[in-house]
Amino acid sequence: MTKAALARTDGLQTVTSDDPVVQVRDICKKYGNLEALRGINLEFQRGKLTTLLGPSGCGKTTLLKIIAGLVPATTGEIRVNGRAVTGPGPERAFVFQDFALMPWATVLRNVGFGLELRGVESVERNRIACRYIEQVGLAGFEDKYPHELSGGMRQRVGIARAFAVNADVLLLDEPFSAVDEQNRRKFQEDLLQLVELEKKTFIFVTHSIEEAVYVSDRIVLLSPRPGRISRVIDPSIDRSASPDEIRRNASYLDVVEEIWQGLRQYAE
Ligand SMILES: Nc1ncnc2c1ncn2[C@@H]1O[C@H](COP(=O)(O)OP(=O)(O)OP(=O)(O)O)[C@@H](O)[C@H]1O
Repeated sequence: MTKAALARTDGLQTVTSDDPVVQVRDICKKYGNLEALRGINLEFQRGKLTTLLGPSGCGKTTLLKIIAGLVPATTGEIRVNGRAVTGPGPERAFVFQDFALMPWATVLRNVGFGLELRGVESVERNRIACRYIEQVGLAGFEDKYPHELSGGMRQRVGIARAFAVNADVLLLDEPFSAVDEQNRRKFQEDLLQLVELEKKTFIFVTHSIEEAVYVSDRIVLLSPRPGRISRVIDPSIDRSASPDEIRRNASYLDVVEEIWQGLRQYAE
């Protein structure tokens, strides 16, 4: 198929499948006198997972929130599908570190909440919500409340909710930090499967070098505050191997070591 055949018109812009879904142009962010980010330029493609990695306080969450439209940049511009971002939008979904679930609502209602806000009627909403509840392994828990679930299960609800709105861009802020190692590994597998299946643009923040190397197509290393791009790494992991084989693989371990050597000077 030609590029032209894949093109769709999106507002005033013509967007083709090869174009970056998210463009970050010269982003700087100051909180009062504190300079959090300086001169960030990045592009994010469909079907790829990019991880933002860097020392604590380097502005990873700030950058994610600027892309989400939750925090304004001081200067610079974000474009999503060719359009300038002026606030949150339906083509972007944010998965929060603390799940941000509604405690008084069931799993079904929580997962369907983004659709409810958009006025999708309940039969259709529940149909879509059930599909994603099943996809994240929570079938049978539709009528449970968040307090009846483990931390790992609550995070699955958060992920299902982000997928249910069918956003083009998934912004994940340390989504697995509150779950135990076993669940974390399971989530990483689920995430890789979703990247493969859903062909969305994933932007992921983590503190874990191993996790970044394991799940990412690309890793953006940020310098300490003010956050600037210090390196971009393509881990090129052979995903045909089993998870255990990958974690023992020399090239995987080399990338982990290389990043660690770059970051260890900032360890507290
Ligand atoms: N709303 C805010 N007001 C003032 N300063 C802020 C605000 N949000 C973040 N900061 C500061 O901006 C800097 C970047 O914060 P941010 O949370 O984006 O970094 P981070 O890399 O995600 O950190 P961590 O790895 O510790 O989660 C930090 O120094 C932080 O204290």
